[in-house]
Amino acid sequence: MSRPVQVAVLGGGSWGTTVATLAAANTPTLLWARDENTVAEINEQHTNSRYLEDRPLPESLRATSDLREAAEWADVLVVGVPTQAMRSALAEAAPHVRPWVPVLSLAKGLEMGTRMRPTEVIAEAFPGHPVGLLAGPNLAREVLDGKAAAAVVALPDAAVACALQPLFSGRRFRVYRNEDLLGSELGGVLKNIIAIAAGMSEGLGTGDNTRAMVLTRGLSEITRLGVAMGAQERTFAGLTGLGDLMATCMSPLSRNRRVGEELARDKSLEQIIEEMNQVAEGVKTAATVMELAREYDVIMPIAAEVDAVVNDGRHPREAYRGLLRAAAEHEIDEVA
Ligand SMILES: NC(=O)C1=CN([C@@H]2O[C@H](COP(=O)(O)OP(=O)(O)OC[C@H]3O[C@@H](n4cnc5c(N)ncnc54)[C@H](O)[C@@H]3O)[C@@H](O)[C@H]2O)C=CC1
Ligand SMILES: O=C(CO)COP(=O)(O)O
Repeated sequence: MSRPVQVAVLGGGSWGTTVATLAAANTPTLLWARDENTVAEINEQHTNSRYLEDRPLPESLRATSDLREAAEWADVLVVGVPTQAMRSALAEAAPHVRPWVPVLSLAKGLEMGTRMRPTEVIAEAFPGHPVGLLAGPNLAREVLDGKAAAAVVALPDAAVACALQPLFSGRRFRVYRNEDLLGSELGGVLKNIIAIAAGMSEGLGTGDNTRAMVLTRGLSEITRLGVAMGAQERTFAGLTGLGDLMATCMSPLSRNRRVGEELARDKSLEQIIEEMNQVAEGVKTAATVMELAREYDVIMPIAAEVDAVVNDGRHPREAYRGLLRAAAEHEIDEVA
């Protein structure tokens, strides 16, 4: 009799732990975290209080601080470390992962310097492996609390995606699939920049109309860049596009939105990051997105203002004034 599929998740932060919890309900799952105290707490008390307060984790979920053990154990590998830390963790894990193992990314940033998407970084570390991602509107705390949500396994090979879907699905967690990996990944990356802008509007005390404007025009920017880079336009109307954009721009649980909100309330970026003690991928991705916008000759006024706030010290109030001064072109022609 064949044994069940073993899932290894790298990254013991809020989302890595939550995805490991989803998988542990279906199949044996091992979570790698670099912090030994976190590992001991997950194994002995079944909580990860640093990232997820006192939410209970399943007793069947085992954690390890031994990266090699997790790598050797994996029939399916899930990468939940933040984008900028991914390359070094993967270099250490790769020699111990079996050749055919599918690798799924959870990350929503772009690597600084190389401008690579997380799945491109993974494909470089794991040549020949099926590589994809699990993404969607998935605020970790809500998923762990069992509030209904949906995600997408995006992978060019539909047969592999079909095999992976049930590993993460639950009664209140629906997992769809999509072969447009590029579009699905860019949706998650780019919404973080727009969420910072949405947070800024929140912090400035603007209204729901403003929020809707930022979200809708933000979706136009995301779609324009994504399509120019070769993604399918309709992917951006799906869970990894509009869906994730809505959740992140609207929820007080979003770290990216919180960054924008606190910047608008005159807190420094350094202080916000220090106090948050969690990753807000949009901060380090904004400049790279603007490099891509220039390379692909795509107009991204909201992303440009966010980049100016995050990297050049412009005040959010000024950024909003800048946006309102920009010429309003034809709404739809601009997107094509
Ligand atoms: N939290 C959420 O609701 C969601 C997060 N994501 C994405 O998942 C990725 C991970 O995010 P979170 O788990 O939320 O982050 P987090 O800030 O909660 O935790 C990050 C984890 O990565 C670890 N880490 C940091 N640097 C590392 C290194 N050099 N080597 C090994 N481990 C390292 C930290 O120790 C921590 O365990 C991000 O790209 C994020 O955008 C995606 C969907 C939902
Ligand atoms: O990606 C997320 C929800 O899908 C989480 O967003 P934040 O990283 O802004 O918290």
